[in-house]
Amino acid sequence: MSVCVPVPPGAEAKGPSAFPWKPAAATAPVEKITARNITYRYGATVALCDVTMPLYRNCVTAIIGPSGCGKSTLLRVFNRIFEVMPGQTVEGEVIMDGRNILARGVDPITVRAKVGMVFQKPTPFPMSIFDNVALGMRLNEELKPAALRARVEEALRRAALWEEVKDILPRSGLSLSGGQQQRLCLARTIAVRPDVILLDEPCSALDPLSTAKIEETIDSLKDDHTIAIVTHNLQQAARVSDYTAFMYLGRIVEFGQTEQVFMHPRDDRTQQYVTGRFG
Ligand SMILES: Nc1ncnc2c1ncn2[C@@H]1O[C@H](COP(=O)(O)OP(=O)(O)OP(=O)(O)O)[C@@H](O)[C@H]1O
Repeated sequence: MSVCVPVPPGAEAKGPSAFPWKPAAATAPVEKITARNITYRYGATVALCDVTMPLYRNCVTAIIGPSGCGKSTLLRVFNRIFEVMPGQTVEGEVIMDGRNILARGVDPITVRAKVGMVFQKPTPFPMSIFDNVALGMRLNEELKPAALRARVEEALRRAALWEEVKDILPRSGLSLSGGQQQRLCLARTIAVRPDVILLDEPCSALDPLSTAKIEETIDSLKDDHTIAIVTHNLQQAARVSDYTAFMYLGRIVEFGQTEQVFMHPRDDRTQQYVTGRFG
């Protein structure tokens, strides 16, 4: 059951602000995955400095902040993808369901099956639309063909792409438009049923219609998933998120419910950033 109160019909775009505020959560949020005291270095560059931040179960958390403040690095720590890049070091813990997923002995492949990630640039594989979505399930599960087809359809429906591709499933994923490719990548991530979905500027290259579809998808996904989204689009952060973290120079300056962070920021830097007066 979701711990975040959904936006009631008609509650959007109220007041003089363009931001559609969600009401406060009715019950205390539950931490699904939490970064604890994370310090992350690219060689001599300290990209994250003692960062502690939860992602709450069945909530969307937006991570905002100026370029280079460490947003993408933090997202990559949450699914341990940094391990594929040499010369980088991490201190601290990421606790998911009571376990430190950064610990030695924890299989990073298993982590990435539970914590899926969609990158800024759509990255479909050079294979059919169907196979793009089916690949992860074929690697991780032994499904009969009918069950596999059903799961592919379900993932494409949830990514709001099914109607557009149901008659062209054998066609290459690379033949789709940028917005469709991004939703294909989202379907690919959803298909393996991760607990947590990390989105790194998923709409930065998309037109408003594709962006709206992705945002609707994010909203529907949080019934079953915990979601974090990095975005430079403050209105998008306000539209889709329940919680917002404002980062600056590798630190979390402010973290709280989205309405509080945007409307009643505690820190002057947050205030300047969300009102477009930063720097
Ligand atoms: N592969 C890398 N090697 C060295 N330094 C890096 C690398 N990737 C990121 N950095 C540095 O780490 C810091 C944080 O980068 P990161 O990409 O996490 O920031 P960001 O907030 O996501 O930026 P943007 O909004 O521009 O995408 C920056 O100073 C950046 O230059």
